[in-house]
Amino acid sequence: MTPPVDPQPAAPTPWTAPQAQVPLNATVDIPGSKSETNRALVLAALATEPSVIIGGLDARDTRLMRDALRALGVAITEEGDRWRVEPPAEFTAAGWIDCGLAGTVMRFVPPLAALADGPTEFDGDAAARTRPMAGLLQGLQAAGAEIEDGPELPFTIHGRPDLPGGVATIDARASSQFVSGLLLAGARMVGGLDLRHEADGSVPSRPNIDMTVQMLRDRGVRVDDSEPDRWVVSPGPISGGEFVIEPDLANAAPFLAAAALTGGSVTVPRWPAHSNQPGAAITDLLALVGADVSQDGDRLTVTGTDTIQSVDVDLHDASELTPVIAVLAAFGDHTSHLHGVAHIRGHETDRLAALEEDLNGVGAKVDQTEDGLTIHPKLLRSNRWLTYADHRMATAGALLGLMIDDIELDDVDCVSKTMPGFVDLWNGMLADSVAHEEGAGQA
Ligand SMILES: O=C(O)C1=C[C@@H](OP(=O)(O)O)[C@@H](O)[C@H](O)C1
Ligand SMILES: C=C(OP(=O)(O)O)C(=O)O
Repeated sequence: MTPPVDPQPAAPTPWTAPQAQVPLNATVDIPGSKSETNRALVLAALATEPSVIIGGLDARDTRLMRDALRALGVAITEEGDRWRVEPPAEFTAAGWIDCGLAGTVMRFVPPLAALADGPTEFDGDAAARTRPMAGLLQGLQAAGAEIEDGPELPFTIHGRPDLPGGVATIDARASSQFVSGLLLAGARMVGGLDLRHEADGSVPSRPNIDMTVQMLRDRGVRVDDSEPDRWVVSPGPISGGEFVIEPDLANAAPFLAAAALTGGSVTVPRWPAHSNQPGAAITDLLALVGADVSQDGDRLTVTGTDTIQSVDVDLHDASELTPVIAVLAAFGDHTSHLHGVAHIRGHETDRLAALEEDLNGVGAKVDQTEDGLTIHPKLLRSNRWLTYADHRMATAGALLGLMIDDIELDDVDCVSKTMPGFVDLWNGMLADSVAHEEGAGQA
């Protein structure tokens, strides 16, 4: 089947990040988690009965996921923030699936296509074609799928509803999503899946794998993860039900970091008591830079002090937070070292190169190391901030712009990947802070 011709990319939307005129004082309601939403959709598609997903994230990555699942025969009806998902008895081969730049689509949907009777071709944005896929395809082949082309996008999966499964040994150093994608579909394979990671180095973003395992167990699937680097999923039915999605804690990070940076205070409601989102680590990281972090029921508040302390941190498990932490480090009192994140060279863009380039452009002195960044804070100045189609580069640029005049992002629209309402939320946070200051002045 011929893929639809990719439309001309829309003209980039430049955006000058607003400076904070007063210390921040605001409450920001953060939309649902991308990682949980796309797992909930995939599991609902694999289930034996309908599901309702409440509070799912409505953004490009989750729209691409919904479109992909519909192409495989899943019925999804959206009524406000309640999405009803009706799984088909068997997936239909989809013809062609657009992954955009979404790691969760390119790594979680091919295992579903491997259960369909026929071929499905996968492709995505130009930048998606450089993202690593080999570990996932290695696992699917071991489970019995036939794959044409690859090892990056584009490739075609020739599926079969009686996919054998069994033992699959992969190298998942490049992305935890290889493990998650295979585990999500494992219970639907005839023999289940005995997945092993074998390589000279560890799997990044472990909390995301814990999230996968927990969400499978919540739906009645047996998963044994008692041995390191081995996950055994028993074959069996996946149940449906009603599932509520947590706010996206990685997307909360720039808002909370804004409080730390401006010496203000930002509250995020609905903060989960326990979460497998790697973004949950933002509270410990902000405490490390010297901010005060407190929780009142489910309301999490970060209050900044007058310095940002330098850090020496391993972000292997929470690499999504690297751009925000790198920007904070550029304001630190000494040199900071971020490490454990070699794999983020394969994220939406090469994030180590992008952060080095952009932060040096505003006057910091930043060097890439083999697995991270060394950041020497300097007096910063205005400059263009290139986003490289990466939502986290955009939100990190906005954070920097709170403190430096005239930081112009070349294209802010890339936030639509996981937070299309970002600019409104950011401006709202600033406007509420000004209103609070004026109210305090009059009292
Ligand atoms: O499974 C997931 O939902 C994710 C896993 C992580 O990917 P990597 O393991 O490739 O870092 C994370 O960075 C990404 O934003 C979301
Ligand atoms: C790495 C990320 O995304 P993806 O799900 O596309 O891998 C991210 O959101 O930081």
